[in-house]
Amino acid sequence: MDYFHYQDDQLFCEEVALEQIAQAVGTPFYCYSERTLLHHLQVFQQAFASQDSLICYSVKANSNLAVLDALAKQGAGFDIVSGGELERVRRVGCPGERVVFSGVGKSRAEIQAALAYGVRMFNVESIPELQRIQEVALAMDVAAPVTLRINPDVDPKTHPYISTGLKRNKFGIPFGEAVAVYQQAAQMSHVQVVGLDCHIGSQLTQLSPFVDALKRVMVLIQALKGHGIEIKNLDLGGGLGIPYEDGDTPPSPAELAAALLEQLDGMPVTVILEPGRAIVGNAGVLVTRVEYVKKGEQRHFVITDAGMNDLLRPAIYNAYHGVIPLQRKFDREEQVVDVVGPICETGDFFARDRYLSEVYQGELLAVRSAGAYGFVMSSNYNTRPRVAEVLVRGDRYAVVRKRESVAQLLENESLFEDA
Ligand SMILES: Cc1ncc(COP(=O)(O)O)c(C=O)c1O
Ligand SMILES: N[C@@H](CCCC[NH3+])C(=O)O
Repeated sequence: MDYFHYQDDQLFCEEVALEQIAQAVGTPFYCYSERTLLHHLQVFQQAFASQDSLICYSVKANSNLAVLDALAKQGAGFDIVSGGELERVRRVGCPGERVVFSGVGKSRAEIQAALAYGVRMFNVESIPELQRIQEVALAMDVAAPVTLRINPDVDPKTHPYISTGLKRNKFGIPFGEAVAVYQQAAQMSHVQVVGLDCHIGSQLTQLSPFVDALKRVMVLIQALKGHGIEIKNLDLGGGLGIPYEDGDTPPSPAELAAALLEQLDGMPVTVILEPGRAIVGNAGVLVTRVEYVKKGEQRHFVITDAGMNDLLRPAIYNAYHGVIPLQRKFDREEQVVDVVGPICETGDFFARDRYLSEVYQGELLAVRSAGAYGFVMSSNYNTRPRVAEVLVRGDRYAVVRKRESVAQLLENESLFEDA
């Protein structure tokens, strides 16, 4: 469910016409609906309300401070993966007990900063990481709360680039080694085992992989109990998919909760979820202007002022994103077109072989479902400044990240000079 809709054939975000924002802000820009993302958070929170639970929004999906601030104010916790993301959650004042720290490559400095912040737990992915956490905690004379991220070897049935819970993936501790690693952790002087973590991939569109993974880790939890190791926090990761195309019907948060809670059957643990995409994905669009319409020999190209540097997902995952006009016109014919950007790469496209009602130079389009892994994955490729981000709240909007300038982009570069 989102709050983008047509009113008098004009595309609105909540109560603001996107065209109005485009005129004031210029294109391209990302536009997020606060009402949508808060609604999605609330749906998650309510779905898991019958169990002691905490929804830790996965910051990597969209880390804009205004987005985080809105979610934090509604009680979200956060799943972070870097010192930079820790700084973001600090800026929005989220207490440490609502922050979990994931990721396979935590540096010493990041571990130190997270311990100083008092994060709820480190989701640990390897023995060397566990040893490093022990060393840093010892030096700081604090106890580091840890969970082990278990790789359950379950096929999440998603794009291979975003599957994380298979044996061949770099993530997590192999299921068969888990008890031994837990025993090792339990003996460390400055490590405190507080739970278990499992995240198997992103854009999951079926419930069964979630349930299969949970079944496996529940067996492990029982085994650990036998060794005197108690699991208080059970972090089941993120990964719930969203509809990108009409007709996509991924499970809802309520269905996910029902399936997981049924399995758990009242097990006395705090359940943590780390949804990213399901909160923000359909809360955002990328608005872009048509620079040219080019009739090639075989195809018609609609060339936009946004490119793959602004939204990478089609280029790297061949991901589908809907493309719709800001002004709907019913007298136009449908055409098969490629919607492409200005970058010098053939992979620079938003849509291929897509039926779109005819568009003309200067008109505005919205690339849908761009709220997650959109701006955060953008780059300056082709020396293109990163675009603005706008947040809509009811009948108001604010630019919550300014468009970069070329001057800003070049600020940190210099010619070779002897130090
Ligand atoms: C550990 C972890 N947690 C949470 C997420 C968020 O995933 P999603 O945006 O699919 O909910 C990811 C990304 O896949 C992740 O790697
Ligand atoms: N970046 C990916 C998802 C990766 C999830 C992060 N672990 C996407 O756009 O779909």
